[in-house]
Amino acid sequence: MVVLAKPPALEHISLLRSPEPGDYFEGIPSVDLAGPGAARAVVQACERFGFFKVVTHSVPAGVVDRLEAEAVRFFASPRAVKDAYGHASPFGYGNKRIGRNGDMGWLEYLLLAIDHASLSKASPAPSSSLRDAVNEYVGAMRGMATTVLEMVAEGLGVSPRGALAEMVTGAASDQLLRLNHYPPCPLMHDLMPNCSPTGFGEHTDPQLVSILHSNSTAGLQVALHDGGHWVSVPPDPTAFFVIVGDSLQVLTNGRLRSVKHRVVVANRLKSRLSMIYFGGPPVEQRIAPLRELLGRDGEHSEQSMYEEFTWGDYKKAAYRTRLADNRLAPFHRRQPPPVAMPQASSSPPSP
Ligand SMILES: C=C1C[C@]23C[C@@]1(O)CC[C@H]2[C@@]12CC[C@H](O)[C@@](C)(C(=O)O1)[C@H]2[C@@H]3C(=O)O
Ligand SMILES: O=C(O)CCC(=O)C(=O)O
Ligand SMILES: [Fe+2]
Repeated sequence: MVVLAKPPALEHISLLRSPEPGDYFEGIPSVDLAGPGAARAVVQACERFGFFKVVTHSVPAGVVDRLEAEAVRFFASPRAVKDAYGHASPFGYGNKRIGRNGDMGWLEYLLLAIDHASLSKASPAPSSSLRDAVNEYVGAMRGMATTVLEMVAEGLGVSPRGALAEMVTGAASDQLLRLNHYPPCPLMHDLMPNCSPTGFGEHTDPQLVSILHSNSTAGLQVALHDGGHWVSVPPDPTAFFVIVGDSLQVLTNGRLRSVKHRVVVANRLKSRLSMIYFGGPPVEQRIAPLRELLGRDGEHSEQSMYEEFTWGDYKKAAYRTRLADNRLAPFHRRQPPPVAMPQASSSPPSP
């Protein structure tokens, strides 16, 4: 019997079944954010998939291309140069290790903190041109996050329309930008053609929304809410993908659900490059279902499905978990809170 060993560099990285060429899922909703009925389409897509594609947006191609070129340049620099911006704890350059709790993936990345509208001093920028490109890109992503969250509010009948958007764009909001580079792994594909390294293991994003852009190399997969099957997302460098995060799930009392996603490194020759903006609220922000979504439901008032917490509480707990953990589980209410009963009256009921 021949036992095939993984190449040493892959020893701690789990393998996934390589997607077949026909595995692309064609059912991912596309939304034109400027089109008629956009708010309803956004809510429907978020309810059904927790994920959708933004087409015909107003982000200039130059803004995306500039940051992509800066990212390519940075990832092509010598390892010692990149390590000078490491070890992603919490911000900076990271290689294979994701987070602090033992997760590994076949990627390298830059994780950057954003203060209000620009790169934070907590994230050293490898160059001033990368800093400029990040600031320009983040400006465009904040605009798109605002539009998406205003549409979620509008589609759900929440007012003011900016109630959700201001959580991610206010001065104290907690935003991140992540540049991920997944190099190809030809040796692995030669050894085990049906298996591919995990690029980024399955997880949900903790924030309200994430906005993802990638080059034309496939790899992103999402788990369908309906049945949990993993499907491959056809890449589209002209579009953006919106991912519902855990916090938006709680704010909508589970009406919108965060989506599990992961990356598989299946292309034998081409790198995947992705850029993801994460829109999180201020640390002190209370994360609890919006009042309008706890309205009266027939005779019974709808109860929150979650214990109350702040984004700071959630982040602290989340960053102690492994990627694949269900980070919301500890915050699920086990018992509905006591319902205020009408006062018992000693007088007979009136006719
Ligand atoms: C394993 C981890 C990496 C992560 C922090 C965590 O402990 C659990 C959540 C992970 C995640 C997923 C979405 C984003 O990529 C990220 C930056 C985030 O906010 O939560 C990562 C965290 C990370 O890479 O540090
Ligand atoms: O790189 C990708 O395409 C997805 C990465 C991701 O999900 C993340 O960084 O949270
Ligand atoms: Fe993610």
